[in-house]
Amino acid sequence: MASPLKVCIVGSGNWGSAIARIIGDNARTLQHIATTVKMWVFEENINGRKLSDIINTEHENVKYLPGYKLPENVVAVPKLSDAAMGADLLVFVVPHQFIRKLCDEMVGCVSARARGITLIKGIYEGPEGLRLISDVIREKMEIDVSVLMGANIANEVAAEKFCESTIGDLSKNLSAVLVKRIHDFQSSVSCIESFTSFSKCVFLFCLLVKNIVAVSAGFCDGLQCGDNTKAAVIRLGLMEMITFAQLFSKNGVVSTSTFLESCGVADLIATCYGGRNRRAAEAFVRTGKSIEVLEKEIFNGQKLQGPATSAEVYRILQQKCLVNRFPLFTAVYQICFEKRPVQEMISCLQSHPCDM
Ligand SMILES: NC(=O)c1ccc[n+]([C@@H]2O[C@H](COP(=O)([O-])OP(=O)(O)OC[C@H]3O[C@@H](n4cnc5c(N)ncnc54)[C@H](O)[C@@H]3O)[C@@H](O)[C@H]2O)c1
Ligand SMILES: O=P(O)(O)OC[C@H](O)CO
Repeated sequence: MASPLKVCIVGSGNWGSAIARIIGDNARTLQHIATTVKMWVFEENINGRKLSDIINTEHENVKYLPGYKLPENVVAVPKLSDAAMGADLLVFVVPHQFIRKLCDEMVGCVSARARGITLIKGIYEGPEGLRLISDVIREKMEIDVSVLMGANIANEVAAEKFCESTIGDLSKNLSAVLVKRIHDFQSSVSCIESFTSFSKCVFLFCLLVKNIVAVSAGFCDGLQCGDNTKAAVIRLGLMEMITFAQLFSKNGVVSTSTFLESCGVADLIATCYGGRNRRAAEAFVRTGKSIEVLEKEIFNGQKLQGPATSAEVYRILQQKCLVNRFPLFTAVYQICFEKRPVQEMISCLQSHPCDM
């Protein structure tokens, strides 16, 4: 029999800790997964104690997922190379701005037969233009990388409420590491649907900018516009996401069926109603404080991806003279970073071209 798969979770934030609960439970019950799951923790001092020590003694990530226990077989490891060494499956789940540096630190510790799966939302803007995070990891670490995306608000997953995800390009054996099995739940189910070989690039390019739309939805909530306006934001935002995918994905072909997966429209809706980006943008309107200040005040170390993604996308749209084709993305950037009045969000919706 092949030796059990060793899993390392690279990240231990809100989503990293929620997925660690699922992976840890699976590792205890599935024979093909090694029981001990290593979770890399960006070390922090919490009231005089190391976060990794707290996790390993109290089995709870008190900073990023308070109130939910982690399985005891999930072991917090503060040194990245120690966590990654010998892993067969690396689960990448850190805010996108840190991934390149972390990959650099891991090179040489990970065997060529290891596989990766990324749960990271966001896009990398490099000298050569916009890149998928999965491509960045693949190239830097020279391993195969799959993707898990979906309407997955971490606290709801941790609370074991029903949700779906989409996994691209991962074998059934490896997907099982991340799938919460239905019979584990009494009254609610978390179910992850797995399929392979869909047009990965297209869905990723569209999906990774959905957090910009969530910021726009939050602006509307802050302005108390109501659900009709928010529905317009979601519709127009989706149109821009599709156009973006058409322009920036490698083959430029968009399969509408991909947008109907959990990783498409479902994630967009979940984020526009329940996500952190939405909440921060609403507070931005109500308080007049900057996004940077609100991130610190409200989220206690958790990182927002939407405003940063809007800046990355705006720069590339400017370079390619495409700003006029993305009024909603552009308005979000300008309101967040150029002190444009938030009411411009509404005029942007009113004058948005129907035909993209
Ligand atoms: N939270 C969710 O509901 C959710 C759901 C689906 C996907 N995601 C995506 O998952 C990814 C990770 O998000 P999260 O919610 O787990 O993280 P988070 O925003 O909760 O936490 C921030 C993490 O970054 C770490 N960190 C801080 N400074 C660092 C540094 N200099 N270098 C490396 N790490 C540092 C912190 O220790 C912490 O673990 C993001 O791309 C996010 O969009 C999040
Ligand atoms: O809380 P947000 O805004 O980072 O969004 C969370 C997830 O992406 C929802 O699937």
